[in-house]
Amino acid sequence: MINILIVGAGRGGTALLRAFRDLASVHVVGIADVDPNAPGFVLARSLGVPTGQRYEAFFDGSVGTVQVVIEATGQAEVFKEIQERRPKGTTLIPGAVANLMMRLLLEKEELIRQLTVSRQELGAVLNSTYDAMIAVNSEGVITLFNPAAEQLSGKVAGEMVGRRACEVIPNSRLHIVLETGVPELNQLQEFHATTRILTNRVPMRDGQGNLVGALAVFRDITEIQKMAEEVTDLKEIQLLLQSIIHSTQDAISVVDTEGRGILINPAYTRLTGLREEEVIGKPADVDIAEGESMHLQVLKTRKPVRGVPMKVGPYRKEVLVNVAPIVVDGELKGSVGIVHDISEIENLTKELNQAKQLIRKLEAKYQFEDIIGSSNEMLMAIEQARKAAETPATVLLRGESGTGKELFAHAIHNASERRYSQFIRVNCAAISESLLESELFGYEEGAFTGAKRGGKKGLFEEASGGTIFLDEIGELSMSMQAKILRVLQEKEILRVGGAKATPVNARVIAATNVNLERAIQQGTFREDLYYRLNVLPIIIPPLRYRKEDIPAIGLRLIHKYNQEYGRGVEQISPLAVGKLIEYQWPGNVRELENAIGRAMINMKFTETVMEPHHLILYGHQAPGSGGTATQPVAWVAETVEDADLPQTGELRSLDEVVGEAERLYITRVLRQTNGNKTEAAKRLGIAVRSLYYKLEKYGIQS
Ligand SMILES: Nc1ncnc2c1ncn2[C@@H]1O[C@H](COP(=O)(O)OP(=O)(O)OP(=O)(O)O)[C@@H](O)[C@H]1O
Repeated sequence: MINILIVGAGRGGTALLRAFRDLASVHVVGIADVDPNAPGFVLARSLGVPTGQRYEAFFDGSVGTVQVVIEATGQAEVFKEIQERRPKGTTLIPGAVANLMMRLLLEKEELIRQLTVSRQELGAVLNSTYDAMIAVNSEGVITLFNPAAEQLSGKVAGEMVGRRACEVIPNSRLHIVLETGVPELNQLQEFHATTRILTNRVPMRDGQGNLVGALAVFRDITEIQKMAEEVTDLKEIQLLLQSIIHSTQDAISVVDTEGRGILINPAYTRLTGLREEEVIGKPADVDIAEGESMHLQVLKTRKPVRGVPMKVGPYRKEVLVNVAPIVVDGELKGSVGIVHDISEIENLTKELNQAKQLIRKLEAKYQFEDIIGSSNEMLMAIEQARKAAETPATVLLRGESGTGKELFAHAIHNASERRYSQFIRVNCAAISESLLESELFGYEEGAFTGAKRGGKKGLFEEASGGTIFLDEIGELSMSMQAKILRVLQEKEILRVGGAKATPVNARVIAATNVNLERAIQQGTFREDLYYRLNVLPIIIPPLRYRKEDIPAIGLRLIHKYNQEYGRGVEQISPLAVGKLIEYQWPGNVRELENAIGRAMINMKFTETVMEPHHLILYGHQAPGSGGTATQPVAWVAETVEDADLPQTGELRSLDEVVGEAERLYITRVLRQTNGNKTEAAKRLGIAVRSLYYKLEKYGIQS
């Protein structure tokens, strides 16, 4: 602080006094002038600065030791006088110089003030920032080590400032930045394995570009990274929820605590016809159906409401509504409603039932109208079958292979009360005995290796309420016959591996081409089962006994194949009809079917009338017989030709020769039956199972 005396209270002195008032480094001890009316006196008095008419009065030290005297009168004689009389050690300067000094001082003080403020601000920033900061000067000596740096490094600023960074914190790399002058930006650093640090190191330069130090800023981004990951997770969850809400078929609506709509999904709009602009932000005072909004009820009671049936939307669709309060940390936040459209389910159930019925219908695809025949024998069989359809009794269909037994079974089922339930056909000859048992009666879990978990229903159970068609029943083994008898008697089945009987209500239609009476005599068919089956026997005569049916069946078949093959055959010529009637039809209607089918393939596209040369018949023609045969004709086909046999010179064993003959003959019969094994077995007089065995033995492809 400099003690100043201003001499001269005129304009110059007054201006200095006013300026010095604001300078901290200057103390004005007084102002003196010979003129007591000068304006400086007035200002001095208002500022409390001592005044005097003569300057000498201030040199006695009463108001402080004067160090500098400013001569502000601008009079040379006054300057000279003061120069002579001033005490030793005081400095005398003219007013003009003082003015300049005053300006410089003012500027300096302002700069200092600003610097102080900046320093304080910087200090506050450095102390409060979470970023650790370390600075070094051009010597590499630490000049700044803020509290965050202390926390991160575990070192105290007092011990660090003043020491060389390369010695105490070499991994700060500040000495390297200082050396190279190249900044190192956004460097990732692992710290204590758990902390991730992002570092920026920059060189510091003065106004001239000289390197004056370096600064390192370390930012702990562990938390930020965690938060970023959490935000990413949250975003994913949000997107997931959004897509669930948007894609679900259930209509969703959410309201806030006031009952104002805050969310609906597209299904809601589809179901209710209400769009977002009609719902979002709008009060839910009326519900999508009539009455008070269920959202409001739930907000009032805070209790969920479940499964309320309603009819909503322009189409009055049947829905079930569930509404629940949304409570977060014990606080009610709103309510969410889910509207489940059950009209769809009802429609689907209906469609499913229709489809099921259709499938069942398809399973039993023929009706009585599909049975062609006006012969007395056929009319009688149809009449019996129609009657049988009206009762639940067991039916036994008897007739040679291909006579239409299965056709009759379908027709009976479809004309019976059971027509909307299952029709299941089982070919008793085609399946091995053990498999047949589990197929027919089902099995319990663990009944045998490979048994399904939870067991399996048998066909009798499947057909419960419907019809089970046991084809080729004459081929059953004695033990299976006993089991079938039990079902017919007790109306219950025992699953394989099971101990408890299950009641079944399946109507049995059995079919056979075996002479059961002879089989009983031979001991291969149970008499008691025969009586159980023979409640309503229907005998379907072979085609050769009802040749008058041939033209009508032939035409029906032509019609069928026209549709299948896209042909336009219209009739069978009288000569061709004659050829058909002449033939004995050992394979019955099935063989006729094949013959007509083959003939149509032989016909040109332009031909519309079937002629004899189109018909290729494999079996024997009944010599000379043109009409109806009255006696059953044994239809054993050709014998092995002599030429087929190996020559004796080849010295083959009898077994080999017999085997070869067997192979040839089976192949030929199969060709005649168009690969129909049941029919082939019949012609060969062996069981179908034996035929399968022989086919395998001789490697015959069928
Ligand atoms: N009267 C008929 N009218 C029209 N088509 C018939 C007639 N009889 C049989 N068919 C047809 O002949 C073919 C053989 O009939 P189906 O399979 O019912 O005979 P099947 O006696 O059960 O033979 P198999 O004993 O070999 O099982 C079937 O395509 C059937 O539609």
